[in-house]
Amino acid sequence: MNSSFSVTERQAIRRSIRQQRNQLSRSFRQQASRHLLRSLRQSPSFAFSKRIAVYLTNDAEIDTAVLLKDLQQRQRHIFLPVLHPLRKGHLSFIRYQRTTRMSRNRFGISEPDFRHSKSVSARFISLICMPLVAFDEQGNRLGMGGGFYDRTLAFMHQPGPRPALIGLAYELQKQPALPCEPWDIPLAAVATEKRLYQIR
Ligand SMILES: Nc1nc2c(c(=O)[nH]1)N(C=O)[C@@H](CNc1ccc(C(=O)N[C@@H](CCC(=O)O)C(=O)O)cc1)CN2
Ligand SMILES: Nc1ncnc2c1ncn2[C@@H]1O[C@H](COP(=O)(O)OP(=O)(O)OP(=O)(O)O)[C@@H](O)[C@H]1O
Repeated sequence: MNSSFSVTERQAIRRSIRQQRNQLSRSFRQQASRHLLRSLRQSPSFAFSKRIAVYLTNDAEIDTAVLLKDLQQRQRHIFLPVLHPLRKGHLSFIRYQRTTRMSRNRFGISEPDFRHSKSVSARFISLICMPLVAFDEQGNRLGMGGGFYDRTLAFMHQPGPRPALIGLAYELQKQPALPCEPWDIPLAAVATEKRLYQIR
């Protein structure tokens, strides 16, 4: 495998999709946020999970606001990713409630304050809704390029309890096929404003 070509290829896809995503209108985004929830409801893991990790929208990612409100109403336990202050390149997850103290991480994304809340390993979450830049119908995922989710979820290669992974995205983020790396953790499903792609 020619890995330097692969890195260039990944970056070109990231740039192109992030640009397209940034051009979506406000009304399209708002409607997509509602339709995303409709697609997620098709997933059995969404229906049955009590502990669910979601992200707060950044860089024109599909908006999770409607989803978050729905989860709050249904009394699910919501967790958000937090950049781990000691384990470089890893995420931890912190319960998100009305009273949770928030601060901005180095990317400007609002996250629960690590010093004031108890963090939880990804192993103990039943469903992780993952941000992404590109996906394909085989469940391959391309993120922002930090490798945060891949490092954090590396334990998924081993036996034991595992969270279900569902990617959240706009339909325009779908690619015919993505280059796949050994460390990539495949998604079980992807929910878009148009439909649910159930992969495994
Ligand atoms: N909403 C959301 N939260 C998330 C993620 C995500 O992808 N989306 N992450 C998923 O891993 C983690 C943060 N990872 C990120 C990685 C890169 C950039 C970013 O904006 N990079 C800039 C350049 C780097 C810089 O500013 O230092 C860029 O590419 O333009 C943002 C978040 C945790 N929280
Ligand atoms: N399990 C891992 N162990 C060590 N390094 C890893 C692991 N997973 C990914 N990386 C490193 O992280 C870097 C970025 O990976 P990649 O391009 O797949 O990120 P991404 O999936 O786009 O980002 P993210 O998961 O943050 O959304 C790679 O150069 C890779 O070396």
